[in-house]
Amino acid sequence: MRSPKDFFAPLAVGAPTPLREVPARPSRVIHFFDPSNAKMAAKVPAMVGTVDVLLGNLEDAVRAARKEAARAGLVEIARGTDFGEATQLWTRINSLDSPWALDDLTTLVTEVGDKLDVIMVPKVQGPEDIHYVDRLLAQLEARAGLQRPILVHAILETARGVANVEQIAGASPRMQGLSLGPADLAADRRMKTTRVGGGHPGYLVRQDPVDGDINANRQTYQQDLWHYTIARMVDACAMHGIFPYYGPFGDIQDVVACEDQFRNAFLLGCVGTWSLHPVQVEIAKRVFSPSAEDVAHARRVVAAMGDGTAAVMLDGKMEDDASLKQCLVMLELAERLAATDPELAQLYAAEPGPSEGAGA
Ligand SMILES: CC(=O)SCCNC(=O)CCNC(=O)[C@H](O)C(C)(C)COP(=O)(O)OP(=O)(O)OC[C@H]1O[C@@H](n2cnc3c(N)ncnc32)[C@H](O)[C@@H]1OP(=O)(O)O
Ligand SMILES: CC(=O)C(=O)O
Ligand SMILES: [Mg+2]
Repeated sequence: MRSPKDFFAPLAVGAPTPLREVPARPSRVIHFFDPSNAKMAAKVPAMVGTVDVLLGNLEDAVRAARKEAARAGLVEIARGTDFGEATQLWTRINSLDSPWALDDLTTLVTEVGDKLDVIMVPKVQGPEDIHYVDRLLAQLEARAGLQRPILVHAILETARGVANVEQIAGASPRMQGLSLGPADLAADRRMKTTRVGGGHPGYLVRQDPVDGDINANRQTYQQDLWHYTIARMVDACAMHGIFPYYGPFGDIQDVVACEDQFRNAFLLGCVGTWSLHPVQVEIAKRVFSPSAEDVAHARRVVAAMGDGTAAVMLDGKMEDDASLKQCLVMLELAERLAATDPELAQLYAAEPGPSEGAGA
């Protein structure tokens, strides 16, 4: 086991020094594209500035015969695109046990490592997977002469990964965040679903019988299949100062349920999600940005709380140190997003109206 004193030491001579704090850059929407798909790749330059993260996907959803083409396509896009300040470039490499992962890492870091912010590693089982990537990245960064470390994001998509989530989150100073991988996770757990994320009409609770009649019309309430895993992931991330994300919502046409799933994740503490199709981009950005009402309410609580101690009444509700802290989380996020999103800056700059804040 590494001594805690060595945790922030570079893992290869000449590699950049690991960061002490993960940069809190906006990442409400991680937009997936297949760099081997000419039509999708052609759309990437125009998406710069419209999404927080553009992610060149090399893993699942890219045909085995197109893996090399996807890797080469990503190198070309990275070299030829100016991503500016508002959009990051990430990639999802192939899984560590695949024939492609080593070449994915070697090629991308040595050829376009200066353009890559985060490498997403799928099917992470435990901290040992992160340790492997950590050392290899340090060696490759040193070879490429990189000045800043590339961060690592793990997908939680195996039962063992979920069982080890706290150790994964804390395995390296490179750890940027975790995403839920509901499709592979469902298969690995042998869940009896056939979907990519979202709910299931069979997973429900039913109202008790009225007057003992079990056949009477009884209300049912669909439950969230992913609540347990997302909550564990959020706690592990908060504990280690990294960021939690929802993941894919595969029913592209059902934008309503997609928004619900994203909002559940936002309310539970996630900072963003994935978009698989352009139609999901606006939903993700909207859901993972605090509303004007939430911001106005948070400002009223801050103003009412004075030095931040004691209890006050606002609109019939008790506010104290703990509700103030929640409001500060909301305001910090709003400020951070407004710094790179002019529309949000304008929205949040507006004075709160007379009714705002009452029900936020
Ligand atoms: C479980 C997991 O691992 S999830 C992560 C892996 N999966 C992915 O990354 C999937 C990424 N998305 C996709 O492959 C596609 O969006 C699909 C297959 C879901 C749907 O594709 P299509 O049937 O072509 O969608 P549709 O016809 O609505 O596309 C409309 C336009 O948007 C483009 N488009 C679709 N998805 C994307 C995308 N992710 N990025 C950029 N453009 C896209 C299409 O090329 C098409 O362009 P055109 O108007 O010039 O013809
Ligand atoms: C996200 C992902 O890879 C999955 O759901 O399997
Ligand atoms: Mg997967």
